[in-house]
Amino acid sequence: MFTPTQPVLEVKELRVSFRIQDKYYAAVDGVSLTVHPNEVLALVGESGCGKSALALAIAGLHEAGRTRVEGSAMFHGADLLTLPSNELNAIRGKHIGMIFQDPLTALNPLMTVGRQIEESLDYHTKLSSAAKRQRALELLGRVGMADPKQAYARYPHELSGGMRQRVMIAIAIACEPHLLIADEPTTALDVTIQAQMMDLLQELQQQTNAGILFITHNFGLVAEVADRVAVMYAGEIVELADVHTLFDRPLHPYTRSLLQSIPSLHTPKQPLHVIQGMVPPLHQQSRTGCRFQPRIRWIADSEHEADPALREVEPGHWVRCTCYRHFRFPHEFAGGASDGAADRV
Ligand SMILES: Nc1ncnc2c1ncn2[C@@H]1O[C@H](COP(=O)(O)OP(=O)(O)OP(=O)(O)O)[C@@H](O)[C@H]1O
Repeated sequence: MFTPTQPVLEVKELRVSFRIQDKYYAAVDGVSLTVHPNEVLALVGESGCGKSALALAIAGLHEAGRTRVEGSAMFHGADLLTLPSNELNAIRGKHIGMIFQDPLTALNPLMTVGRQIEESLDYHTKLSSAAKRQRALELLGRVGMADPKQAYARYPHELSGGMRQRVMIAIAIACEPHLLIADEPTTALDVTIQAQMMDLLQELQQQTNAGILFITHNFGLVAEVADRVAVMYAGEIVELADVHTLFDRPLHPYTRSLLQSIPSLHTPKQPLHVIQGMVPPLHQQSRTGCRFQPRIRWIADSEHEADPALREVEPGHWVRCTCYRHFRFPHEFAGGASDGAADRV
């Protein structure tokens, strides 16, 4: 079933719309992306840009009735968006592991964490009871629980947020999945543990050749673990490139602003030239033209495309809308001095 050269996940024209009063609004609006075996694709963007809506759609976890999911998400020949729930359940948890932001809602409050890890093994493996217990203890050790036996017998509410997050990671990797969807997997953890967890995910990746869709706000982690980066704004991907290109030659104004918002140790006390504003609420988002236009009003309207497409401007480097060619931060105009960034293309 699994061929290493094929993408492990191929999402095409994914649209996720939520019903607000009587209308549907797309939080993910025509996103296409692929994740290859042994690859970490990072998905970044401000709060509200649609990252979690995308992850939940791929995992088939949206509430039916209030959410409409269109497009396709191929996982080794099967479209996850149309699979019957019994087939999806058989894949999810075994071949697809998921780690979400909020472990309390993902874990069962009435079951010890050891049993919860065993339950995922129950469903997806034929291990004996003793072997499952052994595997659960081993996983609790691998995710950094100081006393796996003690942790095994705890209920989720008896653990700290960081420990619950580690339990969720243990469940996600229990069956050595081929695809891991990790939505802010380390946000609740302190910095040292974050690094340990990322090491653990990378170790798992080396063992199993898994592809990882890694959703995060943390550009430090992106630089450390990602192979490619997709930048999302208002439901669309606005830039996609390998991690080195994205950090060295960001093109889209939004990407440049996100990268500018990381304080640098090398140039302390410099003002951070970030673009003001935020992702508008769904019902206020413009569905035509460049969605970033309202936040860069100083760029002439004529510099934007009427119907911006994501275009490959150099091999493997994709950008949406021509406005990036004309973009400068206001301070670059004001002083007459440009760092050249806007002239790169
Ligand atoms: N169940 C829902 N019903 C209505 N609107 C929703 C629902 N879930 C998310 N939204 C809206 O969809 C948009 C995208 O939300 P989403 O949670 O995917 O963003 P995000 O990029 O993951 O943000 P964060 O980084 O804060 O998790 C937001 O405007 C959000 O308010």
